[in-house]
Amino acid sequence: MSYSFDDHSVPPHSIRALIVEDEQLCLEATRLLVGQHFTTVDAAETGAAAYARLEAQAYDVVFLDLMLPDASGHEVMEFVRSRHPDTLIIVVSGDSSIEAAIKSLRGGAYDYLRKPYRPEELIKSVRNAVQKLKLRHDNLHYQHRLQQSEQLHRLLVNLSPDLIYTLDTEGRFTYLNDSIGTMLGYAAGELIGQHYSRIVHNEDLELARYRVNERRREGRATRDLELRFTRKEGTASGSNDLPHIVAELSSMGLYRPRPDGSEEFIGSYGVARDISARKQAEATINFQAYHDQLTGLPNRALFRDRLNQALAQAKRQNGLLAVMFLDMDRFKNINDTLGHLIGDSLLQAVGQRIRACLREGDTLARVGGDEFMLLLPSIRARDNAALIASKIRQALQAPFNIEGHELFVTMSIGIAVYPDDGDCMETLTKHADIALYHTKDKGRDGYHFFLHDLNTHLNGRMTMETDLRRGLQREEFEVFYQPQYEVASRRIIGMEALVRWRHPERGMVSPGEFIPIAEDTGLITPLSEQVLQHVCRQTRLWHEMGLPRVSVAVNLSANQIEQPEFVERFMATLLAHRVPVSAIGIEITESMLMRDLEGTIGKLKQLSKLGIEISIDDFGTGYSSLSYLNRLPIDTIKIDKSFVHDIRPSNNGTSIVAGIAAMTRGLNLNLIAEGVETEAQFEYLERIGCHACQGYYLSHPLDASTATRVLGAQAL
Ligand SMILES: Nc1nc2c(ncn2[C@@H]2O[C@@H]3COP(=O)(O)O[C@H]4[C@@H](O)[C@H](n5cnc6c(=O)[nH]c(N)nc65)O[C@@H]4COP(=O)(O)O[C@H]3[C@H]2O)c(=O)[nH]1
Repeated sequence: MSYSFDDHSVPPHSIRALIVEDEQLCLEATRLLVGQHFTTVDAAETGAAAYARLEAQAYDVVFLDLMLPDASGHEVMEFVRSRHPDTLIIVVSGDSSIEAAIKSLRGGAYDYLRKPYRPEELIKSVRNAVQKLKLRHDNLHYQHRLQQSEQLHRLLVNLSPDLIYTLDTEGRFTYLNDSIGTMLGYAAGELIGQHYSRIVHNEDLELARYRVNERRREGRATRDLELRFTRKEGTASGSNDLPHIVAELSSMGLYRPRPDGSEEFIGSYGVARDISARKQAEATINFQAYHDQLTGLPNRALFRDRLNQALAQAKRQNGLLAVMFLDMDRFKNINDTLGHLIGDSLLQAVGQRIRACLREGDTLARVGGDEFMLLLPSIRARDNAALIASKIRQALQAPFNIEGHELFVTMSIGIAVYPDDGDCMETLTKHADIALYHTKDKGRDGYHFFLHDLNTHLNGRMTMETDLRRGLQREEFEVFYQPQYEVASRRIIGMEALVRWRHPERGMVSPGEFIPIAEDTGLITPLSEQVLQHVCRQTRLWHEMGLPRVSVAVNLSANQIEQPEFVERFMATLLAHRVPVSAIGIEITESMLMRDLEGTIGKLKQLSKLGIEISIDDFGTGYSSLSYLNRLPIDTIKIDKSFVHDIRPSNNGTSIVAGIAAMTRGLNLNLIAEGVETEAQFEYLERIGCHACQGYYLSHPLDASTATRVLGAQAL
């Protein structure tokens, strides 16, 4: 729509007059008398001249003599009336009859003057005419301005992005601005006369009642009411193509004053603003504030909120609820070795698998790197929580395939139950955390409920962590060596390096107590480096002393082998101490292989190619999948001491040990039996053709100087 705001479109006030008079004297007198009141004064002495003038232009006032030589004044008057109906005609006539005056006035004359007129008469008539013209002009001018102003208001109303409407007393639309089209896809005409409920979302009808067709005014009128309007079927709008929009509505009643001073309700007026985009942005921000971006699961803040609500409900209903802490075992290593992208994908996949084990009302939140929290808001018994924990562990058993990596995940889980283990959020969370630490302590991959004496245990664990750090700095760790004997010759053919901690207050601490904590805290890497350095230094010394060359096997931990550049650093330490590769072996466990089979196989192959001997420790206790044995560069299998302890002389070659011995022979691998404690065990192993033995029966782990002496004795 185009519109001109130019006020000058109203014509300026210029007044033109035409004197139609055949008597020269009279004409000049009239011109003289009226001249000052008009901008232009023209004259015509005949009817023909008058027609010509009137054809050419319009005059505001015509002074008309009725007696013209060539035409009747009435005819001229007729002509003026038909061409220029707004022109004022002042008849100046010699006819003094009343009839002539009446005829002229009926014919449309503005005034009638009899000749000879008195000058004052003429001037008075002219003044009146000019006044009338001015009034008419002003009137036109105001009308024009009013039109302009109405146009302007209509334009503003239609340009408004808000929906503006009026309703009649029954709630039917009487006016809608153009925004109805962009907002809901209707043309205003389609809705005029329709009830407002036609556009209100079904679920919001109750809310809309009395509000859309508001009767109240001012302070009590409806302000910023949020409700949904439904779009016309088949119309979508822009980025948000939902079938409805969210609008913020303000409305009020419209009243008309009655003559008696009271007011009559005539309908309502409302403005509705589309706030769908804002609502969507708010929803996104809200989601982000309460959800973990990576997994889309609730975050800690939302978890706390849900836990508080669930606690309030459990208290009201005397119910039970469970809080679980779930921690992915050794996730840090996956992240460090395979990179964050794979770590992230794994977290997402793990989150999905756990979620699939749960019910709608349960809340699974991601609260840290590899930490999840689970809220079971209503359980019937403690056992239910155990059931869910088992279900989760089971669901995680199948490997995850992330970008070609087959990854095995286990979880350590701690459980606290309301009301037994705490009656507020803080206590329950803390106790679930303590139970989690207990699970980790017990070798991870499992779940435990909170028990009250776990508290003291946890404190012990924390002290241990601080002590470990200090111990590493002060080099409080030593390496003991347990000899491995060839069964046939009973000669030492190797040593296993076993770390010991000479704790300043507690004395000698065994690795079973601190290795799991070192692994959890990442301290296993510096610790393993110190152990390898000790071993290399000692081996070098033995070589320099000319003692028999036996291979020393060091235990690896999964975290250690998963470190980037593990192979390079391992070899660099050997090189730095000038120790040949044949002098150092490594022991790995089956469970380590299950973490990242492909990655571990790759690194082991590298080490094997470089000449490092590889033994599988604790064989038979883990997954015992023979399928991977062919793929691994293994030299030796170490049969776990639990099988050795089961040996009974009556077994006579039918024991598991005998089976494993036969298998290793078939695969052409060395076999070492661990934990040999008795002569009977030793003899049995000898009978079934076991190659080598290690155990208290032959020797306990020895400190470095004793091991040196024992080796020296063998040299003799
Ligand atoms: N009952 C019985 N036990 C026997 C007998 N002979 C030896 N042992 C014990 O059995 C464990 C054998 O080591 P492992 O299975 O590799 O098990 C080791 C190994 O997994 C780990 N470990 C020890 N040193 C290191 C190390 O430097 N690095 C890493 N990552 N782990 C280590 O700690 C575990 C425990 O080590 P230790 O307490 O030294 O316990 C040693 C050893 O003292 C026996 O006849 N009977």
